[in-house]
Amino acid sequence: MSAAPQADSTILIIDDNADTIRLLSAMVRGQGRVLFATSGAAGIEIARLQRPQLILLDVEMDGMDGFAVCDVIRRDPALRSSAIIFVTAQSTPEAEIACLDAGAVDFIPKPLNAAVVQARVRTHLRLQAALSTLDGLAHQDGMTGLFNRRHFDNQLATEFARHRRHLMPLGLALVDVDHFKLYNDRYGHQQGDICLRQVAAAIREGARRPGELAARYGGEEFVVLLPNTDHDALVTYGDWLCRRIAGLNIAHPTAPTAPFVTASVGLCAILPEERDTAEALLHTADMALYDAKRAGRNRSVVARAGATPGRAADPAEV
Ligand SMILES: Nc1nc2c(ncn2[C@@H]2O[C@H](COP(=O)(O)OP(=O)(O)OP(=O)(O)O)[C@@H](O)[C@H]2O)c(=O)[nH]1
Repeated sequence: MSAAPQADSTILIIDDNADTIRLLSAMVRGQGRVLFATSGAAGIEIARLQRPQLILLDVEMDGMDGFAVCDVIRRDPALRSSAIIFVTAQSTPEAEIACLDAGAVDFIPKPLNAAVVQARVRTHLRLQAALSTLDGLAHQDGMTGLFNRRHFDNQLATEFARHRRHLMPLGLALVDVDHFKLYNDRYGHQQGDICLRQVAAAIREGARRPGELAARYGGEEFVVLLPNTDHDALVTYGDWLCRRIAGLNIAHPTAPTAPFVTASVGLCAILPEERDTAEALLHTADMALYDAKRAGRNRSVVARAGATPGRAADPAEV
């Protein structure tokens, strides 16, 4: 396994015995930041806040035992990436199998042996680092470093539901590089890739608020998810983005729009109701993008009320 444990790994020890916590802490010192909790409930709370890579979980605890804690953690999507190692005095094959069946990745027997604890923790931190790298790659567009379409689709569904629950306007921008075929024809595909990376970096730079997400939607098209963003903010953002991309000053002498690379942006915001769908939001932003292209490119258009089939984009209400 080549991936090294991340220097910022966090290990959470959940045990109702202070002596065991002290002992385990000393054993794993140097392998990451060590946190501890003396009850299952407190441990779950800390896990939710701190998202540890590894949880060393005592099986036999008063109140909520280790299996109950493990069950809560395994059901929480936000904690899916925290690996659990059970620590228990029960060392029968049945007990070991029960720990693994409950969703733990491993099992450390008591009495504790420092070398065994260190080896197991080291191994699982390495595995966690490798998984985290793979997870990142699975969500990334290799060429631009932005998120990929699959990740965007998942996030759009999640954010759409969250904005519906909290009655917040969800904004979306589709960005398409203008006359990009002519750019490739003039400079070649490789230089075209470099140009797309520069445009992607500018888009990423403009999506820094918490929850904002920039992704490559396909080819020379990008998409930005803008949480809690109303119509006026979309107008400002769309204008800024067009100016930012034009301001990169990437020469494009054969483009009829301008002698440098420009982009068109279609935007839409919605206060999602029960009958609305994320697909309709995307469709409306796409129609706005089409309008921006038709109106001459190098501009942004925010969808107007009534622009959609159904009610999906009615930014006047937002
Ligand atoms: N270099 C490079 N080119 C790409 C990539 N993905 C798509 N393209 C090119 O992007 C161009 C898109 O062309 P069109 O869809 O005709 O659009 P356009 O020329 O940008 O014109 P408008 O969108 O109407 O302004 C095509 O030539 C594709 O080959 C990529 O990853 N790298």
